[in-house]
This record gives sequence, structure tokens and C-alpha cells, in this order.
Amino acid sequence: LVRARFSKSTLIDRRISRGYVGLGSAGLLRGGWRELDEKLKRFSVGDNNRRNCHHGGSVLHVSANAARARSEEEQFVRPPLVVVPSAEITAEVIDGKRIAEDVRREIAQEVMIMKETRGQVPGLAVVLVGNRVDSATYTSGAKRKPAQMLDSLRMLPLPEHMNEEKVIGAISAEKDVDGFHPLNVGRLVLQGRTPLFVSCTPRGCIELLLRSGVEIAGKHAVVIGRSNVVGMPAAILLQAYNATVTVVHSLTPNPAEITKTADIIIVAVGVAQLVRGDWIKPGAVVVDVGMNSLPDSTKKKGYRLVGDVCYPEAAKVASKITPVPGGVGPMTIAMLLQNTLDSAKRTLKS
Ligand SMILES: NC(=O)C1=CN([C@@H]2O[C@H](COP(=O)(O)OP(=O)(O)OC[C@H]3O[C@@H](n4cnc5c(N)ncnc54)[C@H](OP(=O)(O)O)[C@@H]3O)[C@@H](O)[C@H]2O)C=CC1
Ligand SMILES: Nc1nc(=O)c2c([nH]1)NC[C@@H]1CN(c3ccc(C(=O)N[C@@H](CCC(=O)O)C(=O)O)cc3)C=[N+]21
Repeated sequence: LVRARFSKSTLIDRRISRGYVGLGSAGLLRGGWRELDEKLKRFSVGDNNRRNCHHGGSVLHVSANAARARSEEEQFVRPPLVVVPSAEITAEVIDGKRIAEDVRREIAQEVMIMKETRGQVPGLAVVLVGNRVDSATYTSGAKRKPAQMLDSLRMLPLPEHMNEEKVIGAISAEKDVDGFHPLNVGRLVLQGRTPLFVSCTPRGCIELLLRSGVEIAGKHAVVIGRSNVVGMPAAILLQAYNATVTVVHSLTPNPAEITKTADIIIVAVGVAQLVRGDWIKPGAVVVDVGMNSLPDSTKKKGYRLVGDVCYPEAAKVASKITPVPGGVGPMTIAMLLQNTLDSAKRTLKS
């Protein structure tokens, strides 16, 4: 294990069996710490072959058993890299809250420009039926006052007396910021067509992967869950990014045998801590969509949120993992805002 710490908030872990780790060139430093941090996430790993560290820079030697690491060269990066030898593998946390903040900042910038140049801002109408806690969380997270009836979403699942198909169909595909309308789902599934909107949660999962430097193309991705709102569109999207995709559902025998072959796992099941450490291939990337509340008397609210992944176990095996809370949830809200902005831009253009 190589652990690089640059500041209080930045901790980068890599698990490699042997070889060298190259830490960029002086050129990488130009963009400041944030950029260096990004580049480091993609540092090259060579097999005892120094030429793999293209531009020189800091080189760390990692022993064959991966438990001992030592610095071989003076580092030019400041603050200095600290290498902590550790027998326990700790995955890099994909900080959905921080990434969502980045996205929201980008959106705010665009909205400001839209306001200045066109005198208009995007608006979102929410139809909330019933009193589900997760729907209320989602709605308040979006925190958008409907300035105009530009776009809309209806919270799902609906109470039983309501027909989901009719409710979804009642909103035009052009305003369907949830990406649930059959026209948008159809366009997502068909090659060569582009949906007007992609469902927020799966889009958030992909965005988390992309913004964390995870390569999707050519990788084996396993999606657990096949619901219309998360699992199915997530699997389709991963395919669109050229992953080889396997879908696991409630009737799949031996799910762990399948997930153990995955480079990327997206879990959207709704069963607390279903995915255990031994379901995961060492070094795999784990995205946990699940949002389950477990009774917890030590918490003010009387419960705590956990995902569909047994986080403490998974974090010892995976190379990157999203936490719950603070992972996919905030990204879902950010993607809702992104879809709303995209829609407003489209409306203003036409
Ligand atoms: N973070 C966020 O933004 C969001 C989080 N969520 C959370 O994600 C989770 C999934 O949500 P959603 O997709 O709507 O749930 P659904 O209940 O609609 O779908 C669950 C899926 O998981 C499958 N499944 C159930 N049990 C198992 C099992 N033991 N092994 C393998 N597969 C199983 C089901 O299979 P089958 O099809 O065979 O029944 C189904 O396809 C929930 O915890 C939900 O709260 C949901 C939306 C947004
Ligand atoms: N039409 C529709 N579209 C949805 O996308 C939709 C929906 N209906 N109904 C409800 C579910 C659930 N959902 C959440 C999204 C973000 C958080 C979220 O931000 N969670 C925080 C935790 C907040 C807390 O601590 O309570 C986090 O994960 O960090 C939660 C739940 C979207 N859903």
C-alpha cells in the first residue's frame, strides 16, 4: 500500500503488488495543488521499471508484499509526501459531497451568465405526494424555488393508489428532468439516439467515476439492481461508456461470484450492507447507491443511514468507494440541477 498525504483533506491510497510509483513531473505542479492532486490519482505504476515514471519526479519503491514502502528519491513536491506503510488497505473515498459542490458551482456560474445575458433563470417544479423521508430529503436538497414552470419532476415511488406510468406520461419528455419518460429511456437504450435527459442517480454515478479519474471503457462493470430509476439506466450508461456490463438482481444465483470479477461495481438494491468485503475484487471501484436507515439509539434522529455495501469491509478491499451519506446522494441532487439547467438552455435556444 502506498499512502500519500498532501493536506489534511487529501489522502491518496494505492494498492500495488510490486514495482514503482511515479509522481508526475514539475510540469504537473503548474495548476496548483488541486491539479496535482488530480494527476496523482492517475499516477503510473511500473513493474520494477523506472522508465514507467515518464517525467522523473518522486519515485517510491514498493516492496513485493505491498506492506512496506520507502521513498527512493528526494521529492520536489511540497508539502512532502508521507508514505505510511500499512497492512490494512484503505480505499480512497470518492467524496460525493465535494464533487457535487464543484458541479453546483459550475452550474451557478452558468445560471449567472444566463441571468445577465437573457434575464432568465432555470426553474423547477416538484410534485411531492405522500410523506416519504427520502423524497423530502431529495426535494429540500434541490432547494430551487420554481421561478417558472420550466421543468418538473414527480417524486417516486408514488403511493399505491396512483399509476406510475400515467403520472410519468403526464409530463412532457422535454420537461422530464428525472429522465423517467419512456421517450427519454428509449433514446438512452437505442444506439445513435441521445436522450433529452438521463436519470439523475445513474448520471451522478457516472459523473463520480469520471471526476475521480476512473476509466470505464473496457472494464467489467457489475450493476446490482435493475430498477427503472437506478439499476437499469446505470447499466445502459456504463455500456454507452464502453464497459462490459453484467446485471445482478434478486434472482441471480451466487451474486458474489459475479461481483468478484468486477472492476467497477454499482450497487442499487435497497438492502442494508448486502455487499460484503469478500464480494469485491481487490482494487475494484465501488459505487454505493443504497440509502437505508438502521435504528441507532446513539443518534439524535434515532437512526443512521447506511448503504447497500458493508462499508468498513469494502473499504479494506476496494481502491475507491463512495460513502453513504456523502456519496451518490449529493450527486443525484447536483445532476437534477444540471438537467434543469440543460433544459433551460435548450428552451432558451429554441
Ligand atoms: N442516492 C440516491 O440518490 C438514490 C438512492 N436510492 C436508493 O437505492 C436503492 C435502490 O433503489 P431502487 O433501484 O429504487 O430500488 P428498487 O426496489 O426499485 O429495486 C431494487 C433492485 O434490487 C434488486 N434486488 C433486491 N434484493 C436483491 C438481492 N438480495 N440481491 C440482488 N439484487 C436484489 C431487485 O431485483 P428484482 O428486479 O429481481 O426485484 C431490484 O432490481 C435504495 O436503497 C434506494 O433508497 C434510490 C434512488 C436515488
Ligand atoms: N422522482 C424522483 N427522483 C429521484 O431521484 C428520487 C425520488 N423521486 N424519490 C426519492 C429518491 C431518493 N433520492 C435521494 C437523493 C439524494 C439524497 C441525499 O442527498 N442524501 C444525502 C443524505 C441526507 C441525510 O443525511 O438524510 C447523502 O447521501 O449524503 C437522498 C435521497 C432521490 N430520489
